[in-house]
Amino acid sequence: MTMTISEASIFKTTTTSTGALPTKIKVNDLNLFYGEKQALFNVNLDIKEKEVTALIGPSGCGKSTFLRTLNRMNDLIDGVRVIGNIHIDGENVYESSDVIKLRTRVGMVFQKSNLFPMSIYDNVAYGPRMQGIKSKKLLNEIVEESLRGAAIWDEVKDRLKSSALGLSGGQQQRICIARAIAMKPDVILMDEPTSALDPISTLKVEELITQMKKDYTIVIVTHNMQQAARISDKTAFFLNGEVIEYDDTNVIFSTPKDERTEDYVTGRFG
Ligand SMILES: Nc1ncnc2c1ncn2[C@@H]1O[C@H](COP(=O)(O)OP(=O)(O)OP(=O)(O)O)[C@@H](O)[C@H]1O
Repeated sequence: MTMTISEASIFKTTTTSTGALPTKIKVNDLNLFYGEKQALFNVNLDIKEKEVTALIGPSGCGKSTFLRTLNRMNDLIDGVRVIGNIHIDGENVYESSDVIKLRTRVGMVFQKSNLFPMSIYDNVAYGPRMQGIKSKKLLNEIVEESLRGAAIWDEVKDRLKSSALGLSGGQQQRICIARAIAMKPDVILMDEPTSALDPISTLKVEELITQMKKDYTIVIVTHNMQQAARISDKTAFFLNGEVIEYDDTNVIFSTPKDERTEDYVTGRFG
C-alpha cells in the first residue's frame, strides 16, 4: 500500500486488514532545533516493520539528524530541542524515561567502524556483558549467533580472540553490525554504513542488509542513489530539513511526484 505523507500522518493502526506491513515507527509533526537553528520541519513518516527505509537528500538536509531522533542520540548534543512525536510499537519515544532500553531496542551502526581495541569476541560480547550477562555459554551463543547474523562468522570463527582492529574495513563494519545484533534490537539505524568501504565490501554489506530485513526494521542514510534503489523498500527524500517525498523506492526512482525529487534522483542537483 502506498501512502502520501498526509495519509501516513493519520494512519493510526499498527496492523491492517489489507495485508500491508504494520507500522513500526510513527513520526508525527517532528521539529528539531539546534539552539536557534531549526534542522527538521514537520516531519511525518510511517516506517514499516521489517522493511528497509532509505533516507536520501543533499548534504546538510537533516538525514542524520532525523535518524538520530529515532533512538534519541541527539539528546547527547547540547541545546537540542525536539517538538513532535515518535512512537515505536505505539510507545512514545520522547516520553520514555528509559533511554538505555530504547537504544537497546533501536541499535545503530555508524559511517565509520567504531570497534573497541579489543578482540572480535569481546567487541560483540561487550553489550550483553554490560547488560549483566556473565554465563560463558550464553555469551558464546550470543557471539556466534550475532556474527552469523552479520554474515561474518565463517571469516572470523578461527580468530575470535584476535584484535577486531586487524580486520579489513568491510569486515569491521560487519562486526559493528554483529555488535548491534548482539543487543537483540528490533530496529537498526545505519548512518552511511558503506561510505568508507570499497565496492566489494559495500556489496557484502548491502547483501547483509537485504537478508537482515526478515528480522529487523532498518533505516539507512545513504548518499548512494544506486544503493538506495538496490536495497530499500521505501525512500524518503529530504531537502532543507523537510521530507519532500516519501514513497515506495521504485516510485521515488522512476515516477516521483515532486520535481525536486526527480532533479535529485536524476543527479540534476545535490
Ligand atoms: N551538532 C550540531 N549542532 C548544530 N547544528 C548541527 C549539528 N549537527 C547538524 N547540524 C546542522 O543541522 C543540519 C542538518 O545536518 P545533518 O548532519 O543532519 O544533515 P545530513 O543530511 O545528514 O548531512 P550529510 O549528508 O552531510 O551527513 C545542517 O545544517 C547541520 O549543519
